[in-house]
Amino acid sequence: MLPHQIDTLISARWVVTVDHHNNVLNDHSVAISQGKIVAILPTADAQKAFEAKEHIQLPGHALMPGLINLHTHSAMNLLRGFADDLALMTWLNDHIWPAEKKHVGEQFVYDGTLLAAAESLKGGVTTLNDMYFFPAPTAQAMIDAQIRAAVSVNVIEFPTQYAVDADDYLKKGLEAYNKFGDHPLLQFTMAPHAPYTISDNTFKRMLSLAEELDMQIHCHIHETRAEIEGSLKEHGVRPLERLAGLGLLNPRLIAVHMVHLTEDEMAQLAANGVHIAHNPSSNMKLASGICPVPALHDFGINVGIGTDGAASNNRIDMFTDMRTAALLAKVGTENPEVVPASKALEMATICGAKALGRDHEIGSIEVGKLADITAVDLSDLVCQPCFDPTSQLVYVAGREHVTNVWVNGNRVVANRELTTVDEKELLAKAQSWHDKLKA
Ligand SMILES: CSC[C@H]1O[C@@H](n2cnc3c(O)ncnc32)[C@H](O)[C@@H]1O
Ligand SMILES: [Zn+2]
Repeated sequence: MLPHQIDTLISARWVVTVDHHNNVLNDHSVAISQGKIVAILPTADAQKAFEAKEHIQLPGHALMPGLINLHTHSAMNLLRGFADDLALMTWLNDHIWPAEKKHVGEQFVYDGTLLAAAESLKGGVTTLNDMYFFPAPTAQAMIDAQIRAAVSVNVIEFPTQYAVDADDYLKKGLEAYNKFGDHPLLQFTMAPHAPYTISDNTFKRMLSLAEELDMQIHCHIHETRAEIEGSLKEHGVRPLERLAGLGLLNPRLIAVHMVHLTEDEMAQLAANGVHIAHNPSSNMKLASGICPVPALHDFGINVGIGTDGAASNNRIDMFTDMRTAALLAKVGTENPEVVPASKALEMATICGAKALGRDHEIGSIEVGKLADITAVDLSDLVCQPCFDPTSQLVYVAGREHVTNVWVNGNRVVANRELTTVDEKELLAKAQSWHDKLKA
């Protein structure tokens, strides 16, 4: 039989599939055609079966599904290190919101998002779930970098340089959705900022728009104790109870942070199929508290991992947050058995895909899925000896070990170099924003 023509064949020492059985395959190859994974088979057979336009041989590497960053504010890469070592509301009220008011416009968002996309791709991330102002330049930057992204139709109910009120935010968000919604790398979410910045009426409107347009809802919830105390004072109930009353608790909701939760609230989240985006580094840096991930898992709740923005983390590094999620869960419960390496890797990949409603397409290396793949060099000295590649990916390797990345079958990182973004130009832009912000 003649060999099958395909676009790309990637041969690696291990393929860490993150499929339903968490299969780890030795000396296997992944065949890619028209952006999709068409076969996964032993390398010895692959070379006979396929004739590839490009055959990438990666001895000593593990292939893993591209990482999915389930919560970030990409353009805030330009505010990295702008205000450190503060509690959330002081950080937002006294530093971040005034700076955003002054500086955030279309060019800021395009440049900052491109910077975040470049950092993410080099770090093995293939999907970003973004929440920020100016979704049109956000979408354009994601497309230019060729990263997969969920872009936000966002609302925060105070005037900014982007919009004056909820009507204006929604009008502008929906314009961006109408312009970019069909792009194969993009999906859109409804993103009400948080219960303390969104009125009941706006929550209801955003829920009904999410249902009409079949979007997920992306919202910060229960991030700090102060948020809960504020809601009790203003509304007489905790934020989650208020959102439940408005009909928000359903499988569309990606609830970001969820640090402070009662057992009853966890049962309610589970019963309603709510997804959670856990942001361990941001929660630690802002001293918000510890999200009870092992308890959420016991309730059967789907938990993905996010970095949050570069102003509160300050690394958009999913390798660090995947490892931190595992370690924080262990120390928080004084139980080393919770969140083992395989679970942490699932959280950073397939669980994020599920939260975005995309687990049939992305989040694992399986035949029929889109080819979003990250190659990690485990032959490095610091990764020796390797008894278990999954353990090595979570506890040992870092983003510096990422050598090649594919999104939709396109090789966006080749031998550690970005193929879609000019790094020199990007560095110059970052420097020029730094100078403006400092002045
Ligand atoms: C509507 S655009 C997003 C808005 O959120 C702000 N933000 C960034 N990080 C956090 C966080 O951890 N909690 C709450 N809000 C956050 C960002 O600065 C934008 O104003
Ligand atoms: Zn956030």
